[in-house]
Amino acid sequence: MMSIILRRSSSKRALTAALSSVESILHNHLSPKSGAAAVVPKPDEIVKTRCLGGREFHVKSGPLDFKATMMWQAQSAVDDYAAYDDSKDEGLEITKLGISQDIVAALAKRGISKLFPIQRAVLEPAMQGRDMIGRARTGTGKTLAFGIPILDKIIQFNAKHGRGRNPLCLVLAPTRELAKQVEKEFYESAPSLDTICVYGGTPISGQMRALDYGVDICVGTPGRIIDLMKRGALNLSEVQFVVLDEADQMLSVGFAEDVEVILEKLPQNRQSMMFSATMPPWIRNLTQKYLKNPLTIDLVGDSDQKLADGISLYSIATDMWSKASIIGPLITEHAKGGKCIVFTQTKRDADRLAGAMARNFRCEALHGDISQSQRERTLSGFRDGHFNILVATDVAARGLDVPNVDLIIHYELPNTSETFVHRTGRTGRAGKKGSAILIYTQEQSRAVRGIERDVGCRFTELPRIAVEGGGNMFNDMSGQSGTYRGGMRDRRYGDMGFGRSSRQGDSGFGRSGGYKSPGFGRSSGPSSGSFGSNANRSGNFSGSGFNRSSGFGEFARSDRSSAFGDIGSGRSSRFGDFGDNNSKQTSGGFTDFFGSSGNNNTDNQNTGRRPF
Ligand SMILES: Nc1ncnc2c1ncn2[C@@H]1O[C@H](COP(=O)(O)OP(=O)(O)OP(=O)(O)O)[C@@H](O)[C@H]1O
Repeated sequence: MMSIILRRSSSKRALTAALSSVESILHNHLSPKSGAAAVVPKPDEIVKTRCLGGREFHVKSGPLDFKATMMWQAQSAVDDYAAYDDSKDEGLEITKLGISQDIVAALAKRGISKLFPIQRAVLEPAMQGRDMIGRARTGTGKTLAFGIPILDKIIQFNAKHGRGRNPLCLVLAPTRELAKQVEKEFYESAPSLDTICVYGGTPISGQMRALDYGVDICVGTPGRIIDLMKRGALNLSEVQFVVLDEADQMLSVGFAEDVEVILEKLPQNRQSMMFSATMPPWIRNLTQKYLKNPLTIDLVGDSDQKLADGISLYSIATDMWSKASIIGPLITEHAKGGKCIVFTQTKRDADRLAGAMARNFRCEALHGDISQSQRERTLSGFRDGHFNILVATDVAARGLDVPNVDLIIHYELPNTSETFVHRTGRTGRAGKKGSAILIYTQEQSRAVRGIERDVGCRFTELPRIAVEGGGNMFNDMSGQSGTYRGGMRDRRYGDMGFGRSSRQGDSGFGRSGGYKSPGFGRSSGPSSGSFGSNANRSGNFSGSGFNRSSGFGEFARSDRSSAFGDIGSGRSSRFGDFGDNNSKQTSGGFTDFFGSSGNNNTDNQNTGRRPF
């Protein structure tokens, strides 16, 4: 017990080494943690029993045994998420599923008492040990879908065989932030298990110490995992479960090589699962390489609508030079004081847009060139509601689970329809409602139709917002007039700053006076004051502790088109003309993308710029 307390507390971490010798003496006398009955292994089952750093090793290697007791089949869960009335289905009651009391209690504490459909669909086959590919819409609970069965099986295993030192489960995620989230979800759902999140950009020594101490579950980004493997700190020989979260991204070029290096080190006899809200056709061939007779559980299927229910979609046409000026009015009208994420293509645009908006709204930028500690402060500040507008690159497109984001604005078109799905999916999570607005130029109209076709959605066109005198936010924001030469910016409007904007035609927004002040629509509308007027960029938000403090992580870009050629859906045209967005395409290798600024000015998931 002491070991657990120490490992989970950053402030007590320094004491770990000093106490480890005392602890190792005590360890054999400590009873197992809650939920785990003490089991004395038979001599022939014992593989390793030596105690290192306060934790006994697993006493038995090999596949975990489990006999399914759940009654439903995966097929039965392929109901439409919204149409499904789970209030009458007692089969979804978590208390009635035979899941470990530890997990049931922890979930109940978080207000989770019923399974979501993907969780229901996955549970039984996962418990039976099936490899699988799972697809369900964004925000529908995929993390717990693979998490609950894994946690339950590990609890059972530990109860039977004793706690071990090497991880039984490995979860790979494309970003540090997502890795953190998954680890947090695991930890909060089974506090009796030891979890660790490993990622780049933080001192490796602390992670090595924690691993040496013993963990049940390791969640991380591929780059750091490989690093830890090379240093001999991470032993994957006992891994029984491996999950690729955001599998399509993990198997894309730039990630796949590293993922392969890691998978090769895992025991053959393991259960492998891959999850994502998007599973482009090319992934099916690829998964054959990594999965054994996989079961596909696809709650999206061929249904037209690929987005979560409850998300209202809008599009608005604008000129390139007016774009920035319409953001304010859009936020004021559609976010209504709630949380909003604005997605840009480039880190520079995220910075500049956030900087300009900060005159009138409380907002922050989030991208890979921002220091890790600042990213963490930014994200926790956004989560905690210290500010409500996040201007982010696609680093925040996947997996980020911030409750109650009301509005997504695609300030620039996403590179692919999958990115559109993931960006948009930051709202409307867990059955909640939300809105997304796609800003496009006339030349990008075809791309907008392409998204509609691919994603099976229909945008409601908002009336244009006219900007008097044009307006180039970048020139107006920090005396940098004329210095920014990105192709998407038109310098002809360089000196105009933000013009007075007004709506054309019937706005539908209920105001006719337009937006009188310069800048980002500091409006006289009803909710204009809700964000405050000053940017808080000073980082007043407290960071979290050890292993929970990183921002986004090793996020390699992929140029999928270069490797997968036409394996994809056959759609090869990119969305519109993105102009010079300062992106530099790279391929191969796992880059700690966020750490390297250089010419890489995007945090895009796919610089191949083709829908996949
Ligand atoms: N059974 C449940 N009951 C209530 N809330 C749940 C349940 N399962 C998951 N949630 C919550 O729903 C939210 C979304 O879950 P999660 O992040 O796993 O979605 P996801 O499908 O992985 O989304 P994405 O595709 O965007 O990564 C989380 O806040 C999670 O805690």
